[in-house]
Amino acid sequence: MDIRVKICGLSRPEDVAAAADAGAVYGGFVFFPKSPRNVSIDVARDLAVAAPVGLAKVALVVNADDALIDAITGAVPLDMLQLHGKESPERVAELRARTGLPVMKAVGIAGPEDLEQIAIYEQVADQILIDAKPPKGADLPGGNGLAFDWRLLQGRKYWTRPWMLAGGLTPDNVAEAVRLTGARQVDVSSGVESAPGVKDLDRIGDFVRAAQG
Ligand SMILES: O=C(O)c1ccccc1N[C@@H]1O[C@H](COP(=O)(O)O)[C@@H](O)[C@H]1O
Repeated sequence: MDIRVKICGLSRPEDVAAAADAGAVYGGFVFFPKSPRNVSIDVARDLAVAAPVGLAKVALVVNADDALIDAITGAVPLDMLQLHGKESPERVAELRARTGLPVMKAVGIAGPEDLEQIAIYEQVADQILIDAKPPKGADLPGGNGLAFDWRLLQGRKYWTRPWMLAGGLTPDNVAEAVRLTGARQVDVSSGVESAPGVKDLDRIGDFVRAAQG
């Protein structure tokens, strides 16, 4: 099946190579100091410059201010911005205009009421990332290895933008997640790691194969 995969939290050249070799379409760099996957702008630039054509480079930021956005986009060749904080629809539109990059807005899901946010952010974002809502008080708004009830997406109304499924996906459950939700794009971070922030190159390959059936 033609499922597009994003591997997030790449921090070493071998991570980028493993993602690209496995057939991932997107590679994510995390710019969030609290994350075990946080990379400096210098590291991200080197990884992005060396990334093979065909791997779209995504910068993940959380409630970033203009100075950080400008510093990242000025140094790192990017294909997309992933906004994973509490950015308002106005801020999403502003960053899209400011950077000239396509923007993917993360929406956290815990129950059916959260799905309403998707229609709101679809007005301003190029893609929607549908992730599990983090537990109260969590340090990270994503990358927690937590899944939501995928059946919530089964009764969905028509959405106009491309969307990506995330949250607690692993090589073992991604095929079932795709089957239940009808997702055509999936994103993983902690599910392909041997320890927080350390990508497991074999699991990256396992994940892409499992996602694509
Ligand atoms: O990966 C992180 O460290 C991270 C930090 C802050 C916000 C989002 C983060 N990751 C994104 O979260 C989801 C789900 O991750 P997981 O597979 O459950 O670990 C994914 O979209 C990552 O891009």
